[in-house]
Amino acid sequence: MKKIGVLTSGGDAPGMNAAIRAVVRTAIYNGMEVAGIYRGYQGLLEGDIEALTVASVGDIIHRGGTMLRTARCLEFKTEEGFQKGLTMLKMFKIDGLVVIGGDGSFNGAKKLAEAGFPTIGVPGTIDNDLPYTDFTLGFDTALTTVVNAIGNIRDTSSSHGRINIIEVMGRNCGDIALYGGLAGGAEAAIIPEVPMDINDICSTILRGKRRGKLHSILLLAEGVGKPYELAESITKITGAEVRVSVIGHLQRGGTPTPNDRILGSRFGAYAVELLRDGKEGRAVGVKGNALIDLDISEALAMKKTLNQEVYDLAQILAI
Ligand SMILES: Nc1ncnc2c1ncn2[C@@H]1O[C@H](COP(=O)(O)OP(=O)(O)O)[C@@H](O)[C@H]1O
Ligand SMILES: O=P(O)(O)OC[C@H]1O[C@](O)(COP(=O)(O)O)[C@@H](O)[C@@H]1O
Repeated sequence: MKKIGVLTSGGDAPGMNAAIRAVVRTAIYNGMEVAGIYRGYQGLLEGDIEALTVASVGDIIHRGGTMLRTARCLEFKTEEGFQKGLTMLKMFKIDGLVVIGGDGSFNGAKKLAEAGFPTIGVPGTIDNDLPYTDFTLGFDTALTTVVNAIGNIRDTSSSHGRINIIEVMGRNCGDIALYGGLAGGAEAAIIPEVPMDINDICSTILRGKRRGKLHSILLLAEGVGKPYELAESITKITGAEVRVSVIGHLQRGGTPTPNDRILGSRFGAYAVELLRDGKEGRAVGVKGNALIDLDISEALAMKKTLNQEVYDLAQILAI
């Protein structure tokens, strides 16, 4: 393998820059060249591609976002667009590709692998919604932002004796709400994996009030929806004042945590080593603290399940 391509696709995630840096430097260390493909599959189709050197990836490890930028590209999902992508890879003499992104990006990577193009997927999404890996890149940084937000909101919530709903990201996966809630000492995490029981939530709030608790914080995963309607319902049942904060894209930016920088560096280097060793169609991940790789189709076929132990613990600690 002479030349490796690298792209970031879908939603960006803190730690992607560390992964790009590791891809570039590990490839060069192993005697290969690197082509940086800008704006994901969109940039591939447009030939927005340039050679990356050791220096190209200097001064990025501490930055959020992705130096290669990202895009959501509908054309690549069509047969014609996909074939054009394969042609562009050939035209730029790219022999193998590292795709850094979430499950959508992995679907594109899987198709490339099935078409015989050596491709490796690196999980980059704050949602932590890829089931084959314990953690995806960006999740730890997003959690840190969420926990800081909970801390700030807790102060004002206590002063006013209010209930606060904090909506966090996670379309189909409640991990940010669940783990953020546990780390931030929230009263409840309302997540797509567990049907919401408003009476149960209100009982917890009222029990806390009787005990003299000054605030209640509820983390709501965006996939569950409608925070303002939920706020009204809670006021009706408890009589308490409820405020809503939607922290949105604040969670997707910012300097990556050390864990995300380390994970990104390890993922990126491992992806290059797999290509170097002739492996293809693999998804890179982490289990325990060990790097793993498995067939990308198998990785995509797995179903994300709720971590019941963590969910139960969060419930117990919120009594
Ligand atoms: N079935 C598919 N075939 C080919 N490309 C796909 C497919 N699904 C998604 N992609 C590509 O991956 C991009 C990113 O997917 P998306 O779901 O938006 O984000 P993420 O990778 O973060 O989950 C899409 O815009 C598209 O270009
Ligand atoms: O970039 P957009 O369109 O605002 O997307 C928002 C979505 O992206 C995410 O941040 C990450 O999702 P993906 O990584 O699957 O793209 C979701 O939590 C959120 O719903």
